[in-house]
Amino acid sequence: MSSTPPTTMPPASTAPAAVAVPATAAATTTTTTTTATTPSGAGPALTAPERVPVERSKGINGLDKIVLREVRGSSAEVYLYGGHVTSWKNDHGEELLFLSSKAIFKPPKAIRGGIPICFPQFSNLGFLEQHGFARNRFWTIDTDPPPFPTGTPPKAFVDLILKPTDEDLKIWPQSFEFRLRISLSPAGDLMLTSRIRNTNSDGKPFTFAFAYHTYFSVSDISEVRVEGLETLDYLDSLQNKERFTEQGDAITFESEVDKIYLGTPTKIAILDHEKKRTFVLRKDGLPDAVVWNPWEKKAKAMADFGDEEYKHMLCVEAAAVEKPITLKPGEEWRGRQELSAVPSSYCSGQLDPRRVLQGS
Ligand SMILES: O=P(O)(O)OC[C@H]1O[C@H](O)[C@H](O)[C@@H](O)[C@@H]1O
Repeated sequence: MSSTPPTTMPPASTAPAAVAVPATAAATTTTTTTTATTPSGAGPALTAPERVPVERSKGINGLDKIVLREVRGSSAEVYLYGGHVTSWKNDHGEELLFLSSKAIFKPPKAIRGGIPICFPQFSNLGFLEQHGFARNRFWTIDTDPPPFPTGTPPKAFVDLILKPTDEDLKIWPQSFEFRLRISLSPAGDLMLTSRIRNTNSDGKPFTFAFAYHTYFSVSDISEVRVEGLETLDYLDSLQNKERFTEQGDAITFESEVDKIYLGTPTKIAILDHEKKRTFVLRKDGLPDAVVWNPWEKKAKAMADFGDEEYKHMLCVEAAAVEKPITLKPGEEWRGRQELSAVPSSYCSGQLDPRRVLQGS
């Protein structure tokens, strides 16, 4: 069982929420302002003027794309293929996620970069394809998402849903509803909330692993430090997932790394010395954190990844891998990742990790 017990939520059919993004494919960019109502206890109702318009357009290879924009200028792009965030920009228009120049925007290949969703399997830890199938399926816009029980709704957001097709049921015979909300805060923070419900009608539970496989854009991997994972146990995917304990200070990079850190804090910092930028990753319901950089040799072996691109990316992935999550029919699990990018005054040797990790 997961360290985060699933919560039982009201069934979707009772939820009076509405999202009015056009459901039909649009050949050109369309914008719409949406109205969502929230039941009592779900925070203030979101009325039309408060909701920032959501744009729907065609992206690479004609794939449907959603663009979220916040009033201060930050933005995010989401492909329905994979339910995949491919871009997150701050209010200066700077890209914060890595997307390979060789990314293949064509099924069945998952998009290389951004934030692929790994579900219901992580890596090769099971009988399904690598990282499961959610990242190479076509998601749809969820026009009737159940409300979130608390909190003020964001202004720029989109709700997506994935349900298994008959073909999916042949390879993973579990009925589920996977709802993904992607939102931007006014400050430009990017939030992803996944709600996965077991809708099996045969009374059977199912078990899954999960990861937000986030590719951060960094100036130079040799100038990057990750803080918050020191002294933790990890499974080393380069050594048959053998268990080790991290020694020493913050994590730095000088060769290939592929580790699953276990039972991590809910806050991890990724410091980019050269850019003077710190990414702060906050997570909930996702005890593990995968850290991956393919380095030179593996980069060259990947068809959809530039030979030198490993220098400009780092994956830090909020995940539930070591203890997969089990849901009984009617139960729902929730896993959330929130990303912010803040200027850092980091100078080599002068950083106090506690300041970064204790800051709000
Ligand atoms: O090439 P992909 O299937 O997208 O996987 C890319 C990487 O994802 C994760 O970070 C795994 O830990 C790695 O072992 C894997 O190489």
